[in-house]
Amino acid sequence: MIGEGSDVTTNGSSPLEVDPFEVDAERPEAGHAVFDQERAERAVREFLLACGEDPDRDGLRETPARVARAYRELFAGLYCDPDHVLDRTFDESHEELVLVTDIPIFSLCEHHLLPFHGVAHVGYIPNGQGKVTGLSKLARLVDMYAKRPQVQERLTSQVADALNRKLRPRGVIVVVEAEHLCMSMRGVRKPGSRTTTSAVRGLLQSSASSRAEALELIKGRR
Ligand SMILES: Nc1nc2c(ncn2[C@@H]2O[C@H](COP(=O)(O)OP(=O)(O)OP(=O)(O)O)[C@@H](O)[C@H]2O)c(=O)[nH]1
Ligand SMILES: [Zn+2]
Repeated sequence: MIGEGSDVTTNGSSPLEVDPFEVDAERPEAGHAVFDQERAERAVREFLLACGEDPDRDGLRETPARVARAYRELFAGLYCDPDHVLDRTFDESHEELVLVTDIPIFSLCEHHLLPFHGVAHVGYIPNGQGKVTGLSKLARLVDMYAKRPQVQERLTSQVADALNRKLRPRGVIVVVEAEHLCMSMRGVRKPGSRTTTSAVRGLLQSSASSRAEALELIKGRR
């Protein structure tokens, strides 16, 4: 049995989009990165030229501005403090597993800036001292770490470490399953291959039976 008593499993829903400006306004002291729209536009225009394209032709005229806006959104996690998402906790004396599965993720691999996408499963065992977070915050946390230039291993452990740091839970488990388009549409060209990464902390690391039970719930979720 994971934690004390029976398991509690909650199925995940789509994560909400991060609004970097909303977070910025709340935490101007956080000192995180700022997106330079004009510089990004110039860089995209230069890149199109380097690729042998004509950025002034009709179809491409608006593209640098569009691409810059798109990447501002795709990298929204750079412009906010993910820990902030876990600031609000509920006074709930639950001491059993809380597991949100199938949180959709879209990230960009930092090697090729091509997408990797799939699902994340995030679980934790609260410490029973009022440190329970809202379920949507788990999905928001994943989103904030996904919306950066990433590698899948780091995304996985960053989510686990943030939960561990902020909630001081008895245990944490994060599993990410994703397809990397840099392996599908170019390079080794293996569409459909999926990479699974996991990060476990606390009881879910030290107790093989607790970990096995959490993994079983993730595996048999449908
Ligand atoms: N460990 C890890 N590797 C990744 C991730 N995303 C992409 N990669 C890998 O990063 C590696 C970069 O390898 P390099 O040899 O430097 O680059 P490359 O010549 O473009 O490599 P190929 O993709 O094999 O053509 C590739 O093996 C990718 O599959 C990730 O999230 N984690
Ligand atoms: Zn890549």
